Amino acid sequence: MSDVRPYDALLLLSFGGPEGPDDVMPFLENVTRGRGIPRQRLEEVAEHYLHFGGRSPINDQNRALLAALGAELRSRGLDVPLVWGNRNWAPYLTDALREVHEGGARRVLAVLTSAYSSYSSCRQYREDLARSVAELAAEGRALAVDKLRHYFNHPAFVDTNARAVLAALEGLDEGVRASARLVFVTHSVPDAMNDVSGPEGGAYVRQHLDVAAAVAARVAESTGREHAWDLVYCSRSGPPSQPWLEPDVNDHLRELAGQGAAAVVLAPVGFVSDHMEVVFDLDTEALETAAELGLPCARAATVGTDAHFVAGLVDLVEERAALARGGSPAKPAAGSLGPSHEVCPVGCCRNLRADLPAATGADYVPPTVVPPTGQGGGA
Ligand SMILES: CC1=C(CCC(=O)O)c2cc3nc(cc4[nH]c(cc5[nH]c(cc1n2)c(C)c5CCC(=O)O)c(CCC(=O)O)c4C)C(CCC(=O)O)=C3C
Ligand SMILES: [Fe+2]
Repeated sequence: MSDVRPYDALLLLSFGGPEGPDDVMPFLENVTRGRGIPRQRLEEVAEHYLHFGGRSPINDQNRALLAALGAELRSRGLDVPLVWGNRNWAPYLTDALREVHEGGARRVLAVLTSAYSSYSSCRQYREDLARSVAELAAEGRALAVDKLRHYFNHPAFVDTNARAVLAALEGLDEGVRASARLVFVTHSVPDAMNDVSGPEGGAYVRQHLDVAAAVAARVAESTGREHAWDLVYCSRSGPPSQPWLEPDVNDHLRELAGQGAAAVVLAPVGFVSDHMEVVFDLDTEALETAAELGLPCARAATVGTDAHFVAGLVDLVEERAALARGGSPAKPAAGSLGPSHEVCPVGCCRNLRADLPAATGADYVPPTVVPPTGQGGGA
């Protein structure tokens, strides 16, 4: 029987993106406040957005995911309220949480549009959750928030990515298909951020390597052929003096072409939908690099609103709810790392700039809720 108790609302928590040219600079300022991103990089990234009319694809992707999640929930007889809130652009997280609180919710389960550990992909969302919960507490609204475990190695995420790679291989000419290389791509982060990611450090890269290996193994099972693969990075930012994860996808394509590679599938396993990084850094820039090199290249789809992936997210919601009720549900995991934690251990994905409260952590202390004015006997 389907059940999400004790949760009385679900939150789709995402990054946010601009919806038109006038939004671009204010959005970039929201994202980069206090982060020391060089002005030149910001202007460059603004150009990427303006190239697409100042509109990021991410919000429409989230609207579609919200609809797909809602349909899957209803098909299981779950009529729990579902809201969407972002860290960096409207609809904002605090407003989304206030909305479900007004509807009567007191215990919310968050589904992040980010599958991996790291400060940028996990703890920063947890800090924002803690800040929003504190803002609402100051308004007299009590809300408790939990999150799903990291789903990078959930079988539905891995299988959906594997099917996408198989479909991309089908799109290559038969003559080069069998020897095509798989190039798994994710967002670069500073080396220092990877070094402190997860409870023991290095989780960001380790998790991606695990997914890449698991996807490559499923592809090999299906085609009967081993395809050589690598994990590479896109969207490097920060000052040039700061080391970030490498190689860059464009450099890697040049390297492969130099080695005489026949063809490539680009598999953006680091992204859950076609973000700006995918439509610009991969579909625009990397595909152009490949074309210049004469290297046949097909981009695999992101999981997006794939029905199997969406069902997997709802399975994870039911799993998390069962745990919260004190049960011991099965926790399926592909790859070799095993299922990840749902309550982040102390120091997990440490913030290297400041020590801020982060929700859904073992050391998180919920804020005191201010009694609403006009109540409490006029004290
Ligand atoms: C790991 C990771 C994810 C994946 C996890 C997740 O999905 O959250 C992610 C997602 C995203 N990043 C995005 C956009 C941006 N990220 C930036 C900057 C940065 N990202 C970083 C890391 C990540 N970012 C880092 C270490 C920085 C440097 C500044 C800092 O330390 O924070 C900048 C500033 C300009 C620049 O520096 O490039 C922008 C505009 C969008 C929206 C895209 C759209 O509009 O479709 C999404 C989904
Ligand atoms: Fe980013």
